[in-house]
Amino acid sequence: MPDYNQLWEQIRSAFENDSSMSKASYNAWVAVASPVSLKNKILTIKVPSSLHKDYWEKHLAEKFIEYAYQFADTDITPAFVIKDPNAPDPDKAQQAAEKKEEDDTQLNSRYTFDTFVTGSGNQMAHAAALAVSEDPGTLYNPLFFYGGVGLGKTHLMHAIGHQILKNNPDTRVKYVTSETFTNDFINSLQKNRQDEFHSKYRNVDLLLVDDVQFFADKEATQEEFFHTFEALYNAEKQIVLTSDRIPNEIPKLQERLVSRFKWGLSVDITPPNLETRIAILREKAIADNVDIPDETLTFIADQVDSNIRELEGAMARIQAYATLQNATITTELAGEALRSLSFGSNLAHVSIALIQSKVADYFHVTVSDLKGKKRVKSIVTPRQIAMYLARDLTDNSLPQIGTEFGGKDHTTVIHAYEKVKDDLENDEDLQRQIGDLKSELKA
Ligand SMILES: Nc1ncnc2c1ncn2[C@@H]1O[C@H](COP(=O)(O)OP(=O)(O)OP(=O)(O)O)[C@@H](O)[C@H]1O
Repeated sequence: MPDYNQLWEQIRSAFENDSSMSKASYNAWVAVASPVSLKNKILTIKVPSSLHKDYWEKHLAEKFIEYAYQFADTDITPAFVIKDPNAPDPDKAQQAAEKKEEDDTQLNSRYTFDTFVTGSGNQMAHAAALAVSEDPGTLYNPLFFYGGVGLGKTHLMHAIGHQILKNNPDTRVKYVTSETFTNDFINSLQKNRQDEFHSKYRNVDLLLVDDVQFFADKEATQEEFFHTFEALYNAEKQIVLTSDRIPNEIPKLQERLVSRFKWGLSVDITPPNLETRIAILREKAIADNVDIPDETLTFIADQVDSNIRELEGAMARIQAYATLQNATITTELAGEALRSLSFGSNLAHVSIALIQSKVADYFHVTVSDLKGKKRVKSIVTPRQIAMYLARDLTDNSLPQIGTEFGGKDHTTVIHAYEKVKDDLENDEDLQRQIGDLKSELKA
């Protein structure tokens, strides 16, 4: 196996000599990439932006694998990491300190209260997070954040960790996703190291567990988490949890965990309104040190109303586009960038209204039927399918979907989603119908 620099050099030069790739394209995508490491047959490549990462994954990865096979004589998988071109170069001491913090606690140094923009959708969650940071372990324990994807649950959870560490640097903070907790637990069983596992999770002052909905169905992990929870709670250690839904709606979550999750405070985060989205973009422009007119920020915030991760993605794309074009950012350029650089799925722009109209046509019912209350099967099934698609293809929260379906409760939406998802396993007619509808929605 060649070393990673050598292998990359061969691949890079193959791209350079590839007649199907223009010089401009080579310069834009390949020349700006550099190798980082080669481990377990994964060649990690550093690229300047998420735009580059998307492009590599969608358009160049296949060729990369072909070339790599020619030179290394084995399958090599590419992995892309983004180097932040605007990141300030902190001095070494600070870098080392941040690194240590991230190593020990797994906290992302960007996710602090300072960088968190508040608006009506997250005000309560923000206030609760601040309160817990000032008085951990007693006030709201556990603190439970729930809400749709990319709305800042993880960010707030990390902010609590940073703040508590700032107030008391000796605090032992641990952040994990529920998946990491599960994997750690399984490993400890396999290696007969349960004591080590217990001391890792029970000797902390603040435990942050992200995305606990993934505990659904995992009985043994739930059992273990229950004991971790009890140990920490009884010792008045703060626990913060996040999930995409409220505890009662996490399928197959033990009743005693559901009730414990509700002991403290549960707060939801809902999607940001236009003003908050603009404020978030403005903060980001300041942090990245780029000059963007207010009118352009409003334009971007208007285009992306789903979630904050998407909003940040759009902004990164526009910045990368401006860099590639060597142009300043204007509304016109932002519009171009969002149009020509939308590599994402073409389902990204699907709205609930569009889904309702396509589903109504497909099943020969009306949109009012879908939004209404009639319980006949010929309407109930299309209604549930439309709710399923709304949950699957859009970033709207459950309550929002409920509202769009004539003011239904979000539990009705969850029920519809779960039912269609279960039926899809075996029902071929349903699989075909959903397939047809998705292709229509893509068109
Ligand atoms: N209010 C906010 N102000 C500034 N940035 C925000 C805010 N909310 C979210 N973000 C940013 O949006 C991105 C997504 O947020 P985060 O990862 O916290 O979402 P999440 O709710 O945990 O999503 P998931 O359910 O996918 O885990 C992050 O980069 C975060 O910093």
